[in-house]
Amino acid sequence: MILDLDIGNTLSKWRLKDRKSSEIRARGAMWTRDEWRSGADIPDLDIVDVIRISNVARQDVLEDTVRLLKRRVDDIHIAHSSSEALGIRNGYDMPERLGVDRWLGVLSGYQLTGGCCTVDCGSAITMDTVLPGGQHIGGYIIPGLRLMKESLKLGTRKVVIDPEQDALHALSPGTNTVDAVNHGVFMAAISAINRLYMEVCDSQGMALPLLITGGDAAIVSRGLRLPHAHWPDMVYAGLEALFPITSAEGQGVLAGMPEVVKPANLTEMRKALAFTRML
Ligand SMILES: Nc1ncnc2c1ncn2[C@@H]1O[C@H](COP(=O)(O)OP(=O)(O)O)[C@@H](O)[C@H]1O
Ligand SMILES: CC(C)(COP(=O)(O)O)[C@@H](O)C(=O)NCCC(=O)O
Ligand SMILES: [K+]
Repeated sequence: MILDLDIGNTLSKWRLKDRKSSEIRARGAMWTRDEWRSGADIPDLDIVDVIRISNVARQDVLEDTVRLLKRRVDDIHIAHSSSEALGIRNGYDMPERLGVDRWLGVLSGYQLTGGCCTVDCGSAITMDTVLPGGQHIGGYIIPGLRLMKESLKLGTRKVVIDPEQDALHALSPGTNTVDAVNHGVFMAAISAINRLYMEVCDSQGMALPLLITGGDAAIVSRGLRLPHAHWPDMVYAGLEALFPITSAEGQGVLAGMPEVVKPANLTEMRKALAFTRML
């Protein structure tokens, strides 16, 4: 069994993948700050023979995790951002500084689309762009939904934006503190993604497919009016592309690949931008 680990600033996500059938056998998550202890939502290491890791938490979190895993499993692959991989050139001035979750998203996004914008809605919301031909041009980082709410210190931290709520309702003016904060933060995230995406398409002169992932992707997806595809396993897919193990992975078939969604029309996007720039 393959253990894939995606250690984010908030949550450490894991999944077990069958080497032979390529099926995902189990999934779980724990708070990144928490210690691994039996009884918690951790994988059964006795059935694991190879591990792939993406980490954006502190270096000592990774070191502790690897030390623990090494007791049971020898074969551990840790992903790093590099100046070039799989035909993609990293656009950062210092390529190794690009968050590896962003890099992995770019690698898998490019495999799927041949050029796209990737958005990861986690602790931070990040957007990256890779052009047809493989040039990554850099991206944007803004606070995620949770961080935006926490920064207000209005005691709404634990009140989640209801994922079942009608997205249009979640954009309406709030008539109490919780709704005012939740709807405001939601609107801020959606508007920023819309704007950044359209600006990038405008400046590059092409409508790029838009892919979205991360813990808050489902709710953000419901509010985004732009055509896009939701790919929950996008970071894991980057691990598959970088360290292929199963025969399917070797052939470029990545877990949970969504249908590519045709992007919005560039002329229409330019009209929308022209309108907002007039204001
Ligand atoms: N079951 C859950 N537990 C905790 N957070 C969740 C859960 N489902 C969605 N979320 C949201 O997802 C965010 C974490 O997303 P994630 O992509 O895992 O972040 P990171 O990679 O930064 O750790 C949380 O801040 C929260 O808003
Ligand atoms: C921007 C991030 C904090 C996002 O992490 P996440 O929200 O997924 O936990 C992470 O990709 C990171 O630490 N990046 C390093 C800085 C950079 O990418 O420029
Ligand atoms: K993120």
